[in-house]
Amino acid sequence: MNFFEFIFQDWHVNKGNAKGRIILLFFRMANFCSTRKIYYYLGFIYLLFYKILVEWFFSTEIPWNVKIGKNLSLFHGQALVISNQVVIGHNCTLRQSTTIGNKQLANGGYSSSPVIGNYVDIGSNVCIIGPVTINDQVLIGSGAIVVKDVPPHSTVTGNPGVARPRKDINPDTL
Ligand SMILES: CC(=O)SCCNC(=O)CCNC(=O)[C@H](O)C(C)(C)COP(=O)(O)OP(=O)(O)OC[C@H]1O[C@@H](n2cnc3c(N)ncnc32)[C@H](O)[C@@H]1OP(=O)(O)O
Ligand SMILES: N[C@@H](CO)C(=O)O
Repeated sequence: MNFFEFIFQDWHVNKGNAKGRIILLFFRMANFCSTRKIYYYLGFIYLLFYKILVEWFFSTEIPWNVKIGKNLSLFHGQALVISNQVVIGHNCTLRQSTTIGNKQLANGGYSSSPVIGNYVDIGSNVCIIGPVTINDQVLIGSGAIVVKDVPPHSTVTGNPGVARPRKDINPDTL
């Protein structure tokens, strides 16, 4: 993927969503710099600009080095906080007031962070915390608190989140 393909990899899935497009364009530029050593040094001023603009002004914390697959949809985005150890697959959706991160352990250290598969649609006001794996094609309902692994093709709702098979996917077709 060349530089322009890289930075515009989320553009078309955010059609009609100018804010999502802008935040993700800035994110991909920072992500490009942070994952290539030479650009990391050359682009350091840009990385600072990204952090201040996106975190302080858009109130969206997507760390510049987090691993996120292509075609990320970002709706609204405010109060979205993602830890830099999180891994998110391709064709996922994120919304507002959502936290995806680790938890502190009894020994004072921190757990690992969530690993999220492909085609995962995360509703508003969701927390996904700790060493959990969210498999492919999962819907996470608004307000869910997810602290356990989620099998593929599930819908998760509630606190603590409970997974059940997605009603819009026929298991016979999988
Ligand atoms: C400004 C904006 O618009 S921002 C966008 C905000 N919207 C979102 O974030 C959408 C997130 N999507 C949801 O929360 C959806 O309700 C989904 C994906 C969880 C489920 O959708 P559907 O599969 O259509 O489920 P449906 O509406 O038929 O409800 C199924 C059951 O789950 C319950 N349920 C649905 N959503 C939730 C939820 N977020 N939390 C708890 N329970 C829920 C319903 O009450 C129903 O329970 P019942 O079977 O006991 O009657
Ligand atoms: N309704 C769109 C945008 O608000 C969503 O699903 O997030």
